[in-house]
Amino acid sequence: MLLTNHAPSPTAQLIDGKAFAAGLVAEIAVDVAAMVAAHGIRPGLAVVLVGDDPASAIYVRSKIRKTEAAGMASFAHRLPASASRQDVLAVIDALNRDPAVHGILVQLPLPPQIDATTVLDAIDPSKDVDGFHIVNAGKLANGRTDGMVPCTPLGCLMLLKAELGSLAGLHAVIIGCSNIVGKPMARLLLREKCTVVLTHQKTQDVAAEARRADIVVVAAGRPGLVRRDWIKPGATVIDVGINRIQTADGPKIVGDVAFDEVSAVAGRITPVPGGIGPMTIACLLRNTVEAAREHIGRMPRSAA
Ligand SMILES: Nc1nc2c(c(=O)[nH]1)N[C@@H](CN(C=O)c1ccc(C(=O)N[C@@H](CCC(=O)O)C(=O)O)cc1)CN2
Repeated sequence: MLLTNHAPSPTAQLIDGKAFAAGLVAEIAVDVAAMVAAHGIRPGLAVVLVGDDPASAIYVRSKIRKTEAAGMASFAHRLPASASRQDVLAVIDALNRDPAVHGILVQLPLPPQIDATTVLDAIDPSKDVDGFHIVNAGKLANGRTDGMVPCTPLGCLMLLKAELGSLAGLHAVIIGCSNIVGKPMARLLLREKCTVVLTHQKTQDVAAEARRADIVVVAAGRPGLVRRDWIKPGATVIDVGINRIQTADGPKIVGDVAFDEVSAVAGRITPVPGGIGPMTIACLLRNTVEAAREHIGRMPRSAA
């Protein structure tokens, strides 16, 4: 069940990412069981966590739990916040060589003394289930479909296609141009033949850009940034933001979209929590199964 009438909003239908992700994970578990039965190979995901960022620790625990629940193998590597770049590179080198590991993920952000680009580019691109390696980013930028695609934008795209069908010809505005979400999202929507506007901190009038959009994807890291008057009536709004704020009722997680007012004008909207977050982890499992499938494809016929 993907669409739910959402009581507080007179118009917008809620896009239930949590339910969609649960369905995806159930399908992945079936694929995993089939792979084990046919080839004796269990997809394996290695997660590398450096330091003690509390949110990262929660996400890593959730990734490990869901990986194992889908019948896959998980390998956790935890390094102290004082770890050096060489320490992290040594772990990645070992994981690159380990045949039981089909996917490697380095949880971001890394501590300030470690350059993320160097670390991400040390991962074997065929095991880069986050899709952040420059080879995979380059493939996506060139419209190639044979690379790994970053999990959050992939999750957004899956929901958009499930909701809207063909996206061809639609006007899409992306707010925030990070390497993790904004840029790969723009490339994926371009591949779907959307007209894409990618906004950033120096964009002169982001609200005016957003008002033209059939699809608005927001990944700015600013709670409540997108207001009712930014949205064309009936537009689809995808909120990627995850912000922890304090309210009179205690701590709360909110997105980058002022949900109550925007859902009164949008046609469809993702909630936070329960929207894109769960899709990120489901797509990580999906990418790991795909990496294992590719690995089987490269094995000599007698072994596969
Ligand atoms: N190596 C990576 N690092 C980071 C990524 C990533 O894709 N790869 N993305 C984010 C964090 N992230 C996954 O790592 C992530 C964030 C949020 C959720 C999620 O399910 N959120 C829930 C709410 C969770 C809560 O209560 O705290 C939701 O939205 O419903 C999943 C994954 C940065 N780092």
